[in-house]
Amino acid sequence: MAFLLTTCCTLTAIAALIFANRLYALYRNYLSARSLNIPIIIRLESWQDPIWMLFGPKVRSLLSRIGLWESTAIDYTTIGWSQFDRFASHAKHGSAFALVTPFKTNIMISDVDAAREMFKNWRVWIKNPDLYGMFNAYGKNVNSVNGDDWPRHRKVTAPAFKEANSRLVWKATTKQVHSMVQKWMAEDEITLRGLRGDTEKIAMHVLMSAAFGKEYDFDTGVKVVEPGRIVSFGEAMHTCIGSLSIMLVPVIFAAAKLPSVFIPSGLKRLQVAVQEVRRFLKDAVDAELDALRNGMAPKDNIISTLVRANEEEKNGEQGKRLALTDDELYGNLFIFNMAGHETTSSSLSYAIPLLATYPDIQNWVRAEVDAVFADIGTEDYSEIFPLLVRTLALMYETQRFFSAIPMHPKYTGDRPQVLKLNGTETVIPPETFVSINYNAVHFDPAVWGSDVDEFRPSRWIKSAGQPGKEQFATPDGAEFVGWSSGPRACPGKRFSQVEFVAAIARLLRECDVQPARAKGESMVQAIERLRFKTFDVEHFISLKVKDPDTAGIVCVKRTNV
Ligand code: HEM
Repeated sequence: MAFLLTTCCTLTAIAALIFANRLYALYRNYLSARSLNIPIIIRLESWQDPIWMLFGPKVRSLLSRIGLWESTAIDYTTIGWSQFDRFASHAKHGSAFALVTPFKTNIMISDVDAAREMFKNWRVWIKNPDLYGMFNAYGKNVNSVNGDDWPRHRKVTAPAFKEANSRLVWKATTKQVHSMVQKWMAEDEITLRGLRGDTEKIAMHVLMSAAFGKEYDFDTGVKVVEPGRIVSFGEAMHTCIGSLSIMLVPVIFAAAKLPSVFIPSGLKRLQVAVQEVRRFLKDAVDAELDALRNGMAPKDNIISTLVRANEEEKNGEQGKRLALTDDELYGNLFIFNMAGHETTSSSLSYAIPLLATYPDIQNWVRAEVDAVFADIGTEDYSEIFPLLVRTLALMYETQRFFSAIPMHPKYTGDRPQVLKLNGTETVIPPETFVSINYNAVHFDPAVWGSDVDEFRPSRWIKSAGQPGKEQFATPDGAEFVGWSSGPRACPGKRFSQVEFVAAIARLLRECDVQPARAKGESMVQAIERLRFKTFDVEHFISLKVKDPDTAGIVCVKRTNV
């Protein structure tokens, strides 16, 4: 009994100490934020707290069930809060306001000029090393480094995204989507969950082809366990880049050094996945080095270009060598897979149900696809892709509504930095986040017009005309930052656009996408249900539909072609 009492008292004392410590940190951050002269919003929790990130949604839903949390209120403590808020908080508080928590202060901005300034000065506005360190599971990479390291990584990795690689992306996507559509046409309903799973598979297979030169069949695909392997590469990769496990990777790496008996069984599966992916990356790099030594010609895939660009650097002029280490090579290959997997598949997984709920938009995009393929009379990427501007517009509009990245956290580092906030040059204290609120930038009615909340891909077409003869353009005065901007903008932008456009073009050439109807439901009701479910999302590390099993689409073979 006495032991129980002592344990209880000790735990209560520890909890009280943690709480007091947090309150003190909150007070200190508040004092510092006051000097900014911008509105302040105070919260006890933040997405910067990994424990809250994992358990916050559960705690919130529990609290709202017992009436202690207003479930419709914007809580500002998750990374995805702006998905629901769009421009509302900035309309109320101005183009900059500070979220003050016991963690680091996070200044949210919607001002495009300030964003541009930060994108341009990437040496000053750095990536927070702790936050981006999460992506270093296999080695530092172009996404995680700062300072002089970044041009070194970018120089060696950039050639991998050449046009010849886009051709591979186009070909692989077309082939994969054709198989997917055949499967879909034989199914009574493809639920939103099934649809997401299939678009993830597409993204994974396209990456395997365009990055590693490995061709997989859509149905059996990367599930195949190769000789000498414990799990299939696809499964291992999926486990590693699954949104939650990336946070666990550092833990697994630390655990890997312990004797297996000390590792909890739940972590063992992740541990195997991490080790298998490393083996795969190493084998792929070794195979390419062998090919180079044996005088074989380079291929257009990412690994061939990357390994060879790196070897060239190693042989570069003394003192100017920018070559990456082996770990850095693996780190970059891993980050390409990670960055290129969920982002593009997510865009497709929203665009396809949206086409089913807006039949007029589907017909508008299809008119272009049909016209272009009829005119060109070839399947050639370089001729067709530039003409499919409506299809690309569909991607931009989908990204505007369902941004894979809700905010872009920039960081001051260990010294103060100056930035214009709400029109005034302001000194931002060291160790402060300044986050570009992507959703607010993309939903500012003053910039995008009074129909900002309407899903309208045609806003991206410069001057409407004959399908296949139009031009793509960002709306006047607007800045679209979905792929980031400036020198550190996404190097995979073209890759993802080619994949998206190839996928939608193939889909619409083969079938008509319609909402799946429940028994007794009219088409109008089915459209409404699908639309509601598609927009009803949650952002728990990545953006997902909340209820993916209660709505879906059907694929009806086209008869008029
Ligand atoms: C719809 C698809 C995509 C979207 C919306 C997207 C968006 C972004 C954004 C917003 C950033 C900046 C992130 C930050 O600095 O924290 C970024 C960076 C990056 N993306 Fe993408 N991306 C997409 C597809 C891809 C693909 C297909 C690849 C590679 C195959 C890729 C590779 C990268 C890399 C390596 C970086 C880091 C660049 C650097 O810091 O220099 N992305 N992406």
